[in-house]
Amino acid sequence: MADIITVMNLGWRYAAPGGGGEPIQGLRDASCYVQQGALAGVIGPTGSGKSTLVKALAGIIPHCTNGSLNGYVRIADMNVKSTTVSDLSLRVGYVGQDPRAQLTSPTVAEEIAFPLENRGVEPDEIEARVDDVLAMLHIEDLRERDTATLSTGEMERVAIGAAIAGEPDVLIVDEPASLLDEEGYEDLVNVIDVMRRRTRMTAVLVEQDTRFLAQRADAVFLMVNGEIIRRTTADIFTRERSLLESVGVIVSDQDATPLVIESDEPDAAGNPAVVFNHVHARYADSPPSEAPQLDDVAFAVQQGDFVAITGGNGSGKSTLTRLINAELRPDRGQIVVNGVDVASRTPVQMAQQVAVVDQHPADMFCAQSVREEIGFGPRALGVDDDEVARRVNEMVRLFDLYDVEDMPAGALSSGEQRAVALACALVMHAPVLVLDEPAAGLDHRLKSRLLNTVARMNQEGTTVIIATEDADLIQRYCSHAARLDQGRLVSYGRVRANGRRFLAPPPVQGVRAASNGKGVAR
Ligand SMILES: Nc1ncnc2c1ncn2[C@@H]1O[C@H](COP(=O)(O)OP(=O)(O)OP(=O)(O)O)[C@@H](O)[C@H]1O
Ligand SMILES: Nc1ncnc2c1ncn2[C@@H]1O[C@H](COP(=O)(O)OP(=O)(O)OP(=O)(O)O)[C@@H](O)[C@H]1O
Repeated sequence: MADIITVMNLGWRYAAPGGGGEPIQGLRDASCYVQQGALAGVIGPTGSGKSTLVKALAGIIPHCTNGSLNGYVRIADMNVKSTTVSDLSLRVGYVGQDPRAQLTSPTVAEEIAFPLENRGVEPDEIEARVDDVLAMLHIEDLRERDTATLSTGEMERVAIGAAIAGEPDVLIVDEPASLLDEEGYEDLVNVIDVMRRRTRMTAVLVEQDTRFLAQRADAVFLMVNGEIIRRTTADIFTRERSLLESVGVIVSDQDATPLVIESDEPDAAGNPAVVFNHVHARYADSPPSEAPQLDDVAFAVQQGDFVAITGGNGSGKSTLTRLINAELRPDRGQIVVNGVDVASRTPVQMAQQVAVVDQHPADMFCAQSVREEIGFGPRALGVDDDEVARRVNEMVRLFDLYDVEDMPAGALSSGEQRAVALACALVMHAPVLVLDEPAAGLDHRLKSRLLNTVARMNQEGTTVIIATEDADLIQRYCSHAARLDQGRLVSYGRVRANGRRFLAPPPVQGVRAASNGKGVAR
């Protein structure tokens, strides 16, 4: 079968951020081929060049990014460098790691119709194809929604819908598993199967979670440090497991054990850190005819608990986390943090009590370098310079940010940006830590470092609330879980540990020892 993608001796250097300093190597001498109709996977640790490679396939590199290119990429008969982005977009459907950046139309239906209009498809056929795409991705109910007001997973589904609507020759999706819930991922897999049968579409997926690629990929490219170090098949997941683990790629061949949440009697004598008291929330632009985004949510997180907020895409997880630091106000009910009614506080006032990392870390960056970014919060709270420097050093070591500590955080890979955002929260030493999908897009090594550190802080007394759909993570680390479904709390209680135990690292010298006594460490 003919190759549809040819990458030949491709090198890419990002222009130095801000115009000064050395350019940053994104790719070195990368070569690979993908046959028409194949499913190819790109894997590798955080910052290894995966996104850079697929951006070069979609033409974002070199057309929309500053830097210098060697070698070439061909898609079918087109040389990417000499083809315009708009011509490429007719043949290549691309979904990057931040779907928000891609959605430009006012409504979901218009977003999906746009590539069809570009191809000059007749209006009646556009209607039918939009309906088909919405049905394949099970997002018919989002049809008339404003694209800017969707949850992150909903945005990802719409971006995938827009990418496939025009029946591209090649579909590229960068880390879908980090944003889609299980059903959403199944829908994506199904769409890829249908399109491969219908039009012999080729699919390229960048993934940290390799479960699907291990079962189905025809070609696998392993990247390390900007190079493709293996061009192989799904055999790599059995034959070269130790190599993959040594570079930080998760090799998981079993499905996660289903999460069991045991119903708990409310602890009347407990010492609550965060109380959700019959909370209702509705976004200002949500029509009154629709159900509220949070509907009578009531539970209490005790001090020292490690709580997961779980549920599918759009169930209200991020909305709930945004209430804790007053970023969002409930329209009814009350949130109490360490005895203080959040209604009486601003987000800035809440910063001493609660450190929050949301799903879009890049939004919060404002400093010139990673070091300044991490030190910004403690400095604003009046922590002295020596202590700020000590804490920043600890975070740089923890997340292995030595190579990028002097770069602006905005110029890092998505996983590196997430690591910086998490460092900015951990460095605050707040009594309550709230993390929205913290491990999404981190490689195996960074994910376990992060979670082991958070578990250690939890043993030292920090209350942790983490929005995630990762059942394995919840069973390993969390003491309790709250499950949301369409804005309603459907269960809250202890997590059954399924016999797995988290091995806690020894407490850091001079820091208060474990005090919650709840057996959170599993
Ligand atoms: N600004 C907004 N205006 C109107 N509706 C919104 C807004 N933001 C979110 N929603 C809706 O609120 C609901 C809950 O969204 P939320 O982001 O809390 O879900 P989530 O569980 O975090 O989802 P995901 O897993 O996709 O991140 C969704 O139906 C979403 O479409
Ligand atoms: N816009 C940019 N400007 C400068 N350097 C960049 C830019 N984007 C990425 N880089 C650098 O290029 C390297 C590769 O980044 P890339 O985003 O391709 O990695 P990745 O493997 O996709 O990582 P992740 O899993 O974290 O998404 C990283 O070291 C990163 O810091």
